[in-house]
Amino acid sequence: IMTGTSRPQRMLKAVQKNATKGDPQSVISAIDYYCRHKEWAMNVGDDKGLILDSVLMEVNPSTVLELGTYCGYSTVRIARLMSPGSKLITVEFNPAFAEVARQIIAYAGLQDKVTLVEGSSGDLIPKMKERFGIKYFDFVFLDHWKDSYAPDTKLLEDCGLLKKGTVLLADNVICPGAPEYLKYVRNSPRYESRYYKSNLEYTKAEDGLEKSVFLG
Ligand SMILES: Nc1ncnc2c1ncn2[C@@H]1O[C@H](Cn2cc(CNC(=O)c3cc([N+](=O)[O-])cc(O)c3O)nn2)[C@@H](O)[C@H]1O
Ligand SMILES: [Mg+2]
Repeated sequence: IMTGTSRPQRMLKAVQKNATKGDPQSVISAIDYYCRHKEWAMNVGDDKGLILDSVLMEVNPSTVLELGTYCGYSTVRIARLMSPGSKLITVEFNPAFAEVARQIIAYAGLQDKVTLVEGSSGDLIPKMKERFGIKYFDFVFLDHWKDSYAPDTKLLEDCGLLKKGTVLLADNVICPGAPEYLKYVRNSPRYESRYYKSNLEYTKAEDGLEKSVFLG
């Protein structure tokens, strides 16, 4: 039998204890403090989070897709910077993680901007237009299984969900690494790619984000 709490549940407790309801920045700080000082977790984190913030603000997207919600840390980071009326759809495969993420997103007061969908990205991407009335995504954050980055990017192209100028931002291209994805976006004439060097969340190890602009 599964007893006790999970890491995501302990992270949620830390948010409820240390953050202020309705204040996204305090939720982000509470998670970063917990994961740096108490228990590591695979959030994009504060170092890479600053790069995510700046790329996101540059794009100022109306529609965002996030693949791999986990506990909702990057969902909160992204949604807190999005303009009124803009929409973030986040896809999460694991129901236990999705349940924690919903509570963290709600604690931050961002539930009106965010639609969390449970299921596999491969199944859900082809349903985005019909189920959510999405024409295109302006911004895509990839942070799910690393070997799903490349196939899911091709799927987004095939489903006509990318337009000229859509920005893809991929986490962990160094650690754990997404070699197939890097090869794809760096060699394809349909993308303009750039690597942002940083650290693996809460550690001194190298990691980075790859920003790829779809050229149409
Ligand atoms: N195809 C998929 N569709 C929907 N959700 C998915 C899919 N693949 C994974 N997920 C979900 O993403 C969440 C988080 N996740 C992310 C990964 C892949 N990311 C990592 O493994 C990772 C690993 C490290 N690390 O090991 O240092 C650091 C990071 O920043 C990472 O993102 N695996 N689960 C999980 O809840 C999982 O159900
Ligand atoms: Mg990651």
